Amino acid sequence: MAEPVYRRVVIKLSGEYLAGSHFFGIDQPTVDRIADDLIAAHKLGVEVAVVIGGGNIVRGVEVSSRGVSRPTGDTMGMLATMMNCLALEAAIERKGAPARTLSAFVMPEISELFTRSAAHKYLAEGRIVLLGGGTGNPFFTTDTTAVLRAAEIGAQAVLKATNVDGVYSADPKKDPSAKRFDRLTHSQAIAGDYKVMDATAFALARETSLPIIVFSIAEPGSIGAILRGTGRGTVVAG
Ligand SMILES: Nc1ncnc2c1ncn2[C@@H]1O[C@H](COP(=O)(O)OP(=O)(O)OP(=O)(O)O)[C@@H](O)[C@H]1O
Ligand SMILES: O=c1ccn([C@@H]2O[C@H](COP(=O)(O)O)[C@@H](O)[C@H]2O)c(=O)[nH]1
Repeated sequence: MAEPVYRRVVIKLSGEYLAGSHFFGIDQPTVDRIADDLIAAHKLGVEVAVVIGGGNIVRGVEVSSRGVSRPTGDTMGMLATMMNCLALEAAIERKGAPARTLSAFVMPEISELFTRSAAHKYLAEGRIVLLGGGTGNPFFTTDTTAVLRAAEIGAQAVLKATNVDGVYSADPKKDPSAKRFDRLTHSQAIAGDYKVMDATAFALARETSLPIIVFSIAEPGSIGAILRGTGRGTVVAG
């Protein structure tokens, strides 16, 4: 079996995907399956930190269109990511692998605060580290959080595990003629305004020279395949 290409990564998991076939919420069989994939990826000898989206529960921009202020809606979205972290942490630990959630917010009864030193410590102990609460600031996304945390903890790549198998010339769910890219530079991703990730995330990745790999989480084992360099996805780098 091929050796992993990276030693430390941040995996950005789609929140929306956690809802499984439902429109909303946390689908336990889906969480369990993703926990299996993360544990298998970790067993390759890769240090794994995970940032989870909140799209299965709350997106700030959607809440704010119904009368809540945008910062409040975004705070609700960030708290949604904490719920996803706790669900995934429980699933990973139930399967016998050690995990630890760190939060961008002070919430001592629930989780330790994210600091670089805490993240380094738990990764070095061999835990899968779940990073909840986004950046802790409104007007950002968990894609940007993933790149930020990757830069902070010295990860070598951001793996965006989502519901499409790469970056396309247009949203493939809306335009069946959209073409998939194998590779893009950060600048091309920003110029193309491809909505699979926000421009802030791509810009920070360019600034910090971090590769981003966009791939589909639907196939069991896809995280491991990307880590071994054999998976299908779009590499956004250099
Ligand atoms: N050019 C594009 N290439 C690929 N996917 C695109 C593109 N434009 C829009 N998309 C859409 O982007 C979605 C993935 O990005 P999005 O940020 O919504 O997902 P996520 O990170 O999985 O969500 P969450 O916020 O729940 O974590 C896909 O469902 C796809 O339909
Ligand atoms: O740094 C952050 C990260 C996230 N948010 C809010 O959370 C939701 C859910 O995150 P997704 O990336 O969309 O899955 C997002 O819509 C924001 O409202 C934030 O404010 N700051």
